[in-house]
Amino acid sequence: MRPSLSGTRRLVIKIGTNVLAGGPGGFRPETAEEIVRCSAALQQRGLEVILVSSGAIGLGAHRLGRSGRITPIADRQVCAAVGQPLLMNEYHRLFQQHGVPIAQVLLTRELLNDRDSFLNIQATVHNLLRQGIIPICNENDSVSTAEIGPVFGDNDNLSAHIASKLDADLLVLLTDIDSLYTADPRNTPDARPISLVERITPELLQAATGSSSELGTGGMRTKLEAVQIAARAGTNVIIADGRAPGTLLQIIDDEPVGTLFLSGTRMKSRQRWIANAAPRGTIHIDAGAEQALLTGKSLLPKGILSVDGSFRAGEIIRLNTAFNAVSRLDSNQIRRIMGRHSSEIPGILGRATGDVVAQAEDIVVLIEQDGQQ
Ligand SMILES: Nc1ncnc2c1ncn2[C@@H]1O[C@H](COP(=O)(O)OP(=O)(O)O)[C@@H](O)[C@H]1O
Ligand SMILES: N[C@@H](CCC(=O)OP(=O)(O)O)C(=O)O
Repeated sequence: MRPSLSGTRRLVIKIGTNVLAGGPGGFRPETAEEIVRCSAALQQRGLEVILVSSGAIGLGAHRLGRSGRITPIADRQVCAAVGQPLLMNEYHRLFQQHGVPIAQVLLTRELLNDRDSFLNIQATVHNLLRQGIIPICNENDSVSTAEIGPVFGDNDNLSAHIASKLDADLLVLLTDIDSLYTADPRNTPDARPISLVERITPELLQAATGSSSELGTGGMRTKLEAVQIAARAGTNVIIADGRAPGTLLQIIDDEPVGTLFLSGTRMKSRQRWIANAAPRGTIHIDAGAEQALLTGKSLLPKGILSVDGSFRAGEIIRLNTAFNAVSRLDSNQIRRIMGRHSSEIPGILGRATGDVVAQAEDIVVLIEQDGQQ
């Protein structure tokens, strides 16, 4: 029995490349029109709607007369830069028919990771929503390369970070298949659809393979990664068919479409940010320290075995593989005091610094004790 989603107040809708691409002009206007109609209807019902739309690379490729899979990063960036205004133009035209204003929000992983720029993005999105404007997000593909800075590379991940950090109740991943199956039905004809997932198991992860299409990125694999990110922060996720008419309204009306993934306990906004930020370094801690953190204690230097990477005070670090935390000290300071008893710290770093490396409220558990993420 699936729980009701009728209480959803804020939802993030991710529209995959395969939903929009193809068709004459490299775009399916009738599919986009239907998604826009449903999004406008949901907004009319009082929900706050944020879109994350792929499709820029596909549209740009079509405009430039390119065909087949486009893999070199430089080519993808050219196609994205050409296609992004075309994509927004389509949305502008379609939403205008419903009298709904839209806004373009281009993001990178780095922007969402940095606390200050994240708070600015959050304020802008909240202001847009308050004024009845639907934000349409995409990765800023033409600036974000692995060489320049951390990238998402797929909008499944980006949408999960947006949903979790912007406190959405629900993330809908619209794709070209009606649900998650026990195996990719394109290669396994007897694969069965899955209606409800309460926990991502290793078997499910194995069932989810990459994309089989020319333009799609990541397939079900990145969608399950997205589920893990969103669910960890308390956001439910649905994978559903973006090409079937009325899907978005059916979801909110509790019709059993797609696969519903239930989330864990809801985290506070700051904890969501800590949980989902990319860590700048790793601190290896001993078993006693790990146990202490699991019972809600702060991290003290005594339990630290080693430090990898170079980071500043206030940046996000990983503790073993199980926790993300905000470090109170920089990596060099921690290397000087690791393994020492708290009473020795004032003599090394000075009295004002204190002996806490990470405060209990700034430590977030990523992996539950049975090893499931
Ligand atoms: N277990 C699975 N269940 C359903 N689809 C799967 C599974 N494993 C892989 N896939 C593939 O994932 C594809 C959807 O992902 P993708 O092509 O990246 O779409 P999008 O562009 O919407 O993100 C499906 O068309 C399907 O071929
Ligand atoms: N940012 C790219 C989308 C890449 C992507 O995530 O595609 P997909 O996972 O297939 O929706 C674009 O606009 O084409």
